[in-house]
Amino acid sequence: MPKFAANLSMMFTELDFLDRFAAAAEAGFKAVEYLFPYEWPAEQLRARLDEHGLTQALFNVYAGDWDAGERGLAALPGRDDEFRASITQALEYAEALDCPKLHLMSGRGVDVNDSDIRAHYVENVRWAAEQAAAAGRLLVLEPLNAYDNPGYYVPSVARAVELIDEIDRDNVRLQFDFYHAQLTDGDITNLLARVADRIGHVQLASVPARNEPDRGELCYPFVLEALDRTGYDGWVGCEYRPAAGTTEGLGWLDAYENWQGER
Ligand SMILES: O=C(O)C(=O)[C@@H](O)CO
Ligand SMILES: [Mg+2]
Repeated sequence: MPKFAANLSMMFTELDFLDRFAAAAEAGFKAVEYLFPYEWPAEQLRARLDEHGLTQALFNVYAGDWDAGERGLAALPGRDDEFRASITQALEYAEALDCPKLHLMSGRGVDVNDSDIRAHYVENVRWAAEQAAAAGRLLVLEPLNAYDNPGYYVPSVARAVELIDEIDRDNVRLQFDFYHAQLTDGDITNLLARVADRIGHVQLASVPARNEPDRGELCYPFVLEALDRTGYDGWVGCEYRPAAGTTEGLGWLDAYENWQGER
C-alpha cells in the first residue's frame, strides 16, 4: 500500500502556509511536498518539519514568474544565469530540508520541435543533474497536460521518457502524476507498467476535476495496486484540490484502506 504525502500547495489552503504542516500531521500524514519553499528561510521550514515529525518528500526548483504563467526555465533560451542560480538555491534548500527529490520544470512557449531548444534543454538538465548528483539528490521531470499548461515543453509521458533517455543521467527520473498522465497519454495501468523503471516520484488526483481520488474516471484502488506491483516504494503526493474542505475530504483514505482490506 502506498505511503501518501500531503501536498501543501493544494491541501490545507484554508490555513496560512506555515500552519499547513501542523494540519497535515494532525490528519495523519508523515510527509509533505509543495511547490516552492523560497519565500521562507529554510530554517523556518525545517523547524516546522521537525516540530511535527514530517519528512519533506519533494519541492520544485524555482520556475520563473509563476503568476505571469512561467512554468520553468530549463528549456528557455537566454535564461541560463537564472537557471543555474535556481539549481544552486534548490540544492541549498534540499540540504536544509533533507529533501531527496527536486522537480525541475522545463518551461512553456518554446517550439517543442526545435533541435536547438532541445539540445539546450538536454544540456541544462545534464548540468543540473551533475550538481544534484554531487549533493546526493534526484531530479524529476513531470509532463504537464495541455488543458492546464498549454505550450509546456514536456507535454506527455512519452515525450518525458524520450527526453530522460537522451539526458541519460542516473539521477534524472520521471515524476508520474496520474492526473496529468491520464490526460496526456491515458491507458494508465499499461502506461505505468511501461515506464515504471523510470519513475522517481508519484502524485495523484481525480481526473478530470483534480479533486480527491475517490471520484472521477480513474479507479484509484485498482490503479494504486498496479503501482504497488511496480515496486515503487516512495511517497505518493496527494496533489489535489479538495472539493469541499481538506479535512472534510480525507474520508477517501479510510475508504481506500478498507477497500484494500476487503479484497
Ligand atoms: O502541477 C503539477 O502537477 C505539479 O506537480 C507541479 O509541481 C507543477 O505544476
Ligand atoms: Mg504534479
